[in-house]
Amino acid sequence: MTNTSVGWGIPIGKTRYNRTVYHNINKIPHAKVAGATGSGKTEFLKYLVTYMCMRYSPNQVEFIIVDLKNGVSFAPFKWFPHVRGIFKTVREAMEAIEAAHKTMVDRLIEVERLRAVFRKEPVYPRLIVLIDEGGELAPAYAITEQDKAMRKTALDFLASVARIGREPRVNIIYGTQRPDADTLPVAIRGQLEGVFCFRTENELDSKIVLRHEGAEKLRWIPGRYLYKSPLVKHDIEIQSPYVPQKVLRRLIEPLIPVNTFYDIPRDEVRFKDEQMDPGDDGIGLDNVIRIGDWGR
Ligand SMILES: Nc1ncnc2c1ncn2[C@@H]1O[C@H](COP(=O)(O)OP(=O)(O)OP(=O)(O)O)[C@@H](O)[C@H]1O
Repeated sequence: MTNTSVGWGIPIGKTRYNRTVYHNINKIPHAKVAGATGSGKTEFLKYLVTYMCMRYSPNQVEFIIVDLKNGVSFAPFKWFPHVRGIFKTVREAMEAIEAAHKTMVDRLIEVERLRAVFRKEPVYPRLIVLIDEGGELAPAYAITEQDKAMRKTALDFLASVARIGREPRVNIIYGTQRPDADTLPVAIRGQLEGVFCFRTENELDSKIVLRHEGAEKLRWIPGRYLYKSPLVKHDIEIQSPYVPQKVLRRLIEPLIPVNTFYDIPRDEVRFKDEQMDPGDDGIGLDNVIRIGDWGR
């Protein structure tokens, strides 16, 4: 189920020495993005989706976006053909995560069937379940028993994807202000090996995310974060990319069908192939995104 022909190094920002750092989503399939309110998590998540939608075709990457801040941040992203849907409530989130889990199981069954008869396996699109403010799924915040059960189910499916999603290429990118035991069960947290830790409220939060202090001392510049991965020896301080609103508009507006004033079911949307052609090299960091100042 591997795909060697496509590069999976995603540029994730620059160091103070202006060096671009890459995160290899093939090697480190699951990640968490954490940090205090206003530290730049959502802008970073939006950048990741934009970058991948421009660089890869929908046959290579698909997204399930769980935007528990009411779908506001990611609203225009529904026009990317890579995006299966944007899910805004706990119930929708549970159903979407269950669907991702089903995709994973179906792929595993198919691969097992093909391997048994020495047949070539298909290269599945990487399916990324991106969750913004995952803390909203915490069972502790449930109002009713039914609500609590839905949250637990969502987290159970997520835990299963975290454990066995690597080979069938179902990935998790989990954004939250504070991934403590209440909001993110340890079984999931331990599998989210890529860590993007923006400035935290305090030392304790830094320890929860990074297993050491330090993120509370980052300069208060939105988009500044510490990157931790099993592939790098030490955490790297990075300034994240972001996609300015007018650039996002330039990229997405051509994808919106003419005369769209209200919600149109995705099935009715038609795209011209060339609109999504990212070119041979995909988009360059410097063409589309901006990196904030390092400050002094
Ligand atoms: N990389 C960046 N460079 C420059 N400005 C940024 C960057 N990232 C975020 N910002 C600015 O900071 C503001 C807050 O960022 P964002 O909404 O991403 O924070 P957040 O961590 O998701 O907060 P919350 O948890 O409250 O949703 C943005 O509206 C934007 O103006």
